Amino acid sequence: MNIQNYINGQFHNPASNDWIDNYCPANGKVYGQIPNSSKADVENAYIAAKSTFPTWSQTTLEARSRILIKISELLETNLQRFAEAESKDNGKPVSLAKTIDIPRAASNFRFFGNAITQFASESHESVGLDAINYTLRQPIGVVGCISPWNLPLYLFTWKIAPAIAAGNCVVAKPSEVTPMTAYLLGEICTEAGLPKGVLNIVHGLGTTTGQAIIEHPDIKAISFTGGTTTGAHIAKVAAPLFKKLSLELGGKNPNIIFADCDYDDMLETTVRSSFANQGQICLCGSRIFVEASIYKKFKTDFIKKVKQLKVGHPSKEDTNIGALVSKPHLEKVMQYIAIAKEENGMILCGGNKMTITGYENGYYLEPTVIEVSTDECRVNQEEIFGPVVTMMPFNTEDDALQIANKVKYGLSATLWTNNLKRSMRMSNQLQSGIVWVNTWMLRDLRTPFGGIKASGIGREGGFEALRFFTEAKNVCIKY
Ligand SMILES: NC(=O)C1=CN([C@@H]2O[C@H](COP(=O)(O)OP(=O)(O)OC[C@H]3O[C@@H](n4cnc5c(N)ncnc54)[C@H](O)[C@@H]3O)[C@@H](O)[C@H]2O)C=CC1
Ligand SMILES: O=C(O)/C=C/C=C(\O)C(=O)O
Repeated sequence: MNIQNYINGQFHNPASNDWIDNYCPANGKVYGQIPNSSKADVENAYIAAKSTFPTWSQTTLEARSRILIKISELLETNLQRFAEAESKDNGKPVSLAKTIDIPRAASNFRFFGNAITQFASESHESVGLDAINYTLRQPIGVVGCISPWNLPLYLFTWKIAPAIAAGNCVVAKPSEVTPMTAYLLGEICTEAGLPKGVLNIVHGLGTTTGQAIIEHPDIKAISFTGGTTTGAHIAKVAAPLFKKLSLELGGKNPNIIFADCDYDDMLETTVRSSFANQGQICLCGSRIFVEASIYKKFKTDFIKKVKQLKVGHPSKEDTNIGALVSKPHLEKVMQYIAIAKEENGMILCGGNKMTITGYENGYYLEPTVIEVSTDECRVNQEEIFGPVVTMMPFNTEDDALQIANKVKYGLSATLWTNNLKRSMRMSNQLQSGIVWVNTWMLRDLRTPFGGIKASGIGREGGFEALRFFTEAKNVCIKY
């Protein structure tokens, strides 16, 4: 199935007629083509967005809210179709897309549809100066949203929904690896009554289409989620153009397990935080640190559970782990398993490519657990972004804290302990934007979301996102 750009409320082929193959990870076959949009397409998208901005930015909050909520409802109505499309494009189990990805995309629209009606700005009474200051929160204009392949519609809409709720018009690019649900979203937006030009979706490679968005002198803000190297490149291009930037980048998140935790809950959640979505979530707890006194028991129990995970075709109900997103990505992840062996890491389970009968060319990999003897090895320091975790024991809280923080990333951390004081002490000291205590990926969309260090700059979520997508203007009135 071929897909098209969605510009000014209509579907278009790319101006240059340049196309890219779209692969189905479950069987490794090309199943369609997508535009590789050029500067000309991005310019068309920009023009559509710019011409709609004066009207959209003045549309009442209630009217904007109604449309966003309608988009959310239509996504829910089309749940099965979107979940199947997401799974086919990405390789994730349909069951996961149906319970996590698409419902969350719908929640993103509903959440920001409601949030914009509650978004308020500050006023400051300048006592003794006979003046009052009030702050306007004005939409920026045309903004760019660029998203990755791991949670395609989920992360695409996590940016688009607050951007349009705040009154901006958007030029958006989903990952070229997983463009399908973004394409389908265009239809839904039209049906929901989103005015033409408010959301424009251009497809294509990062180096062509993405580059044209970040270089565009009049796209005044970029919200990006993806790899740290790409984020650094975007920052370099955008800084001299004085664009607002939100960068949500990679992670190498510690999962720190103390002996006093609720063991069964921890074990079950740790399997999920290691391998959900084939380990392709920037929040996955890819480095497991276990207090020495329970290390042996944990190792036995964890490996037993991991071996029970069923790798299979994404459409099968009993599949826990589907296909990785692409052949190059599978090769990258396998390269890390080879590096682990060179570094004397012990492969406790998995480590091999898998062949699924009937889908021999699909990108399947066994869930892999590597025991490392030092936290400094490459597999413990670099983002693998696949169904691969490392584990090692620690002796004291200080040791755990030190190894947890000794990476260039700082996105999330998980702590398993029933010691309240310890959990508060460690939460204060962990170098990450998010700390989960006795849980993982429990999401409340009002909370600030993002990382520190090489995991990015800025925060998404709740009013933080609405602040990002608006400019604060202070007005001072003397009376
Ligand atoms: N959410 C996350 O934290 C993600 C992390 N990654 C990490 O990054 C590694 C590389 O994966 P990629 O697919 O290559 O991610 P990427 O960072 O290249 O892709 C993310 C998005 O950025 C776009 N992009 C790429 N180059 C661009 C440019 N010059 N200007 C504007 N946009 C550009 C892509 O087209 C895509 O839409 C992964 O192996 C993983 O380690 C990848 C995807 C998501
Ligand atoms: O907002 C969330 O719940 C999750 C976000 C996940 C990513 O940003 C990611 O995996 O890249």
